[in-house]
Amino acid sequence: MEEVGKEENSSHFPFSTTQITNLTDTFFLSSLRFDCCGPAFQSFPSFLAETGYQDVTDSAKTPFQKGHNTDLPSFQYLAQRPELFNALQTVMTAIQSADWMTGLDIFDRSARAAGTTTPQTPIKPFFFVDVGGGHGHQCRRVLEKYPALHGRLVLQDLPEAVEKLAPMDGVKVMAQDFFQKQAVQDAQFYYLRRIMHDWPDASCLKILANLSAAMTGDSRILIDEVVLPDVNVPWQAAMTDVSMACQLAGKERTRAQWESLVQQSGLRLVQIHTYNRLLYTSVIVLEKQ
Ligand SMILES: C[S@@+](CC[C@H](N)C(=O)[O-])C[C@H]1O[C@@H](n2cnc3c(N)ncnc32)[C@H](O)[C@@H]1O
Repeated sequence: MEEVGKEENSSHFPFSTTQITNLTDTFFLSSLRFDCCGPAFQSFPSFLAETGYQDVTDSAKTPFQKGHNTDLPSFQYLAQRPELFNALQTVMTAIQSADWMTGLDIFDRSARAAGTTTPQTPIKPFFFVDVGGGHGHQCRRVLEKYPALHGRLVLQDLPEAVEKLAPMDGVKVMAQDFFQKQAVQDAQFYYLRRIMHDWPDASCLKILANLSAAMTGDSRILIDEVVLPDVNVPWQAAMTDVSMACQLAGKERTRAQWESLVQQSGLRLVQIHTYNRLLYTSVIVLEKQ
């Protein structure tokens, strides 16, 4: 496995508020923090006491369910509450970033090559599928950098996230549950940003299995997340780790935890491209064995 990390900068952390610069986004961030995350955090101490201070590993049994008095897994609960779900999507859109593409040669080379084909004569039917891509902000960033990919991108998310979106020029928008069979077969890249840290390992393996079944030999999965060292993690990552456990039974993963997860998935780890060495934000590239 090759390790690449060319970019070193101190730009934002995924869940920092440094990109929340206007009042509308501030309102949505507050709503997300107070109305969505707040009840879960308030229940966290009693939840831990009741469960014997164990790791939170079941998406349907977290402080979120206790705080919101529901049996529904968090995303199902949010999807039924447009004001909270919209707050989540608005905050995710506000903290979009194109940093991950910088120095990722495997993506750059393929994007340039795909840009020389047409939708009628493609190398692959679709170049880039943003799996769980929210309102499409990352697809927009890819198109900004590679305009020739117009028409070759797909945005997928839950129906509640995408069905009322305005059409996106150059991007096919579709409802897709990533726990179900993947509708787009044989794409060049399946991109997952801040998806895996929302889920415990067993759920991540199901997501990867569905993508693996859709891939051919030169398809790749790109996981855009933090890849932490065993010690001395940035405080932001530690806070996100606690937050993911509390809301979703998710977690931030160390390099060893990613390697173990990928090994269990049956996929091959091709490369870890660390694009921010202070925050450990990285793209993990996977292919079929
Ligand atoms: C933390 S957000 C990340 C959004 C986006 N990838 C980003 O980085 O900004 C998680 C996303 O996963 C979506 N999601 C949750 N469960 C899903 C499922 N079963 N199938 C597809 N998308 C799902 C949510 O609607 C949300 O847009």
